[in-house]
Amino acid sequence: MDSIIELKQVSKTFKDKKAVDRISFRIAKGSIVAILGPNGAGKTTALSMILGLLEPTEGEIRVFGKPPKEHSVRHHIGAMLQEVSLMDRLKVREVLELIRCYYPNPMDMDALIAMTGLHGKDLNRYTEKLSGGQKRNLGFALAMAGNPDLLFFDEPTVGLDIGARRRFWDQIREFAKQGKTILFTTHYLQEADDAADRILLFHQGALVADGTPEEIKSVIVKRSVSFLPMEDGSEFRRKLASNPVLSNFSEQDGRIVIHTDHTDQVLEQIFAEKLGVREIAVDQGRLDEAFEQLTSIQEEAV
Ligand SMILES: Nc1ncnc2c1ncn2[C@@H]1O[C@H](COP(=O)(O)OP(=O)(O)OP(=O)(O)O)[C@@H](O)[C@H]1O
Repeated sequence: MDSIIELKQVSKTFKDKKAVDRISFRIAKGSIVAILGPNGAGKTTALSMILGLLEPTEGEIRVFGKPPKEHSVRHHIGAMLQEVSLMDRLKVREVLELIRCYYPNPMDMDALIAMTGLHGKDLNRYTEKLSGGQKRNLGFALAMAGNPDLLFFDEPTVGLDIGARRRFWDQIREFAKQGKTILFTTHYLQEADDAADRILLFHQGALVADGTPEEIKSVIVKRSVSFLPMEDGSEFRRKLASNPVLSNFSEQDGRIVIHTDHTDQVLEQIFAEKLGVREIAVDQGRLDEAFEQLTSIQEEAV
C-alpha cells in the first residue's frame, strides 16, 4: 500500500488521562478517511498528533514517511481545525497571500477563491468583520492555499447548512480523484457513511473498528426480523424460547425483535411453528446501530 500516514502503537496521555490508547493504522494515497466517534473519543488528539501539533507519549507516527514536524512534510499538508483562528487587521486577500507564500507550489488565487465560496468582494474585507460562515469559508481557503496533497478537517461541516455541506463534500471527492488524501473527524455517522471510503471508529481512546462503511456494518450489525404477536402471554414466548433459531429475541414497543444473521431461517421457523404473528418486518442493520453496538460493547468490557 502506498501509505501517506502510518501510526504504530501510538498513545497520548494527559496527566493521568489516556486520550489515545495504542492506535495503529495506515492511510493510503487518494483515500477519504473518517475518524468517527463520540465526544471525548480521542479524535482531535489523534489528528493533532498526526499534524505534529502534539507529541505522542508512546509510539511512532510517519507522514509521507517522515516525522510530522519536519518542514518538508508541512509543505504537503493543509488543515482546517475546529476553531479557525485568524489574524486581525489583515484583509482576506492579505491572509491568503501570506499563507500561499509559505508553500512552494501554492494554489492559483482565482482557483482558490472559486472553490471556497468566498466572493471577490470578500477579499478586501478585514477578517474580523467576516460572518461565522464566511470565516469557515476562509478557513477552508487557508487549508487549500498551499495546494496540499494531504488534508485534515476537524468536524468540517459543523454549522454549515445542507447546501454548503453538499458543496463541501463534492469538492472533497474531487480532491480525492486528483490523488489528494483526506482525513476528517466527525460525530455524524451518516456523514462518515456518505463521504468516507474508510471509517476509523474511535471509542475511549481506542480504535474499535476499521473498514469501509459496508465492512463495519457487515461485521457488527446484526439483521433482524420483527413482528407483532397475535396472541399475548407466556405460552407464545415459551414457544420462541424453546426454538434455537428464534430464542434470541427481545421486545421493543410491543414488537418482538429477533437479531440474526439468517433472516430466512427465522422466517421459515415462524411459519413452521405456525406462530400467530402479524406485520413482519426484516431489517438490515444500520450504521448508527453498529456504532451504538460497538460503543456499548466497549463500555461493558471496561
Ligand atoms: N490538553 C488536554 N489536557 C487534558 N486532557 C485532554 C486534553 N485534550 C484532550 N483531553 C482529554 O482527552 C480525551 C480525548 O479528547 P479529544 O478532544 O481528543 O476527543 P474528541 O474525540 O475529539 O472529542 P470531541 O468530539 O468532543 O471533540 C478527553 O477525555 C479530553 O478531555
